[in-house]
Amino acid sequence: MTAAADPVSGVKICGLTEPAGFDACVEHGADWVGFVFFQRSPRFVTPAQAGLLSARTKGGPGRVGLFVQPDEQAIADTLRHVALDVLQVYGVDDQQAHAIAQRFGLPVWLSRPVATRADLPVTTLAQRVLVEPRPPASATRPGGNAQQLDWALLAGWQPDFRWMLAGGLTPQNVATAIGQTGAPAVDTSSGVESAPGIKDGSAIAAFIRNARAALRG
Ligand SMILES: O=C(O)c1ccccc1NCC(=O)[C@H](O)[C@H](O)COP(=O)(O)O
Repeated sequence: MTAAADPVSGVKICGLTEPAGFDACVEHGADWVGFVFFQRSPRFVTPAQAGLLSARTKGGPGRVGLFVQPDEQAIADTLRHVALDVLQVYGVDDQQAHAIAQRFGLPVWLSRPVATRADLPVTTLAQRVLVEPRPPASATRPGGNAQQLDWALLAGWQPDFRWMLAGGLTPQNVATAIGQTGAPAVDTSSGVESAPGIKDGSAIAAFIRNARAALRG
């Protein structure tokens, strides 16, 4: 993915597991689709499954791979099956995110769990920061929990790096979320599903339509 193909602003649909969901993202013009390589997720796909989904079309959305506390070998093994454009990482720090980007020559998006305003980063070495709600201690995964961030925490926050808002976004609330936070890019998973891991094509269409209208503002 070139810098031009990794735009500042856009819409990501995460957690694709099946052809119909992937095809809906292509049809409705998602900027990115996400594949979750975390085994304890209902959206887990193997690298080979992600490769098959990705091969359904040439071009289209940027392919984002999600990794939780990854070691480099796991990423390298995944890249043998599916050409990813972006690596989205959880449970690593800024320096580790930078090292991963250097090692693989790919943009790295770093998830930052936010519970209070003090959690908002002021700098980053990552190519983009994913601002997500801090999951409860009882959560079994660090993202994809349909949990909404307190958008008021972001009031007046204007970082000089790329960022994306995630967490509990739906076709119904995404425009308000963008209006209240000024987010230049948005990400959803649970909010466009009919069941965990199964995407709803009409919800994907509505999410992208509503998000784009708000991003154009
Ligand atoms: O979706 C998962 O199961 C998952 C597992 C491990 C790490 C991240 C995961 N998902 C992240 C996302 O789908 C999004 O980046 C984001 O958290 C939005 O999720 P949602 O609140 O479900 O819209």
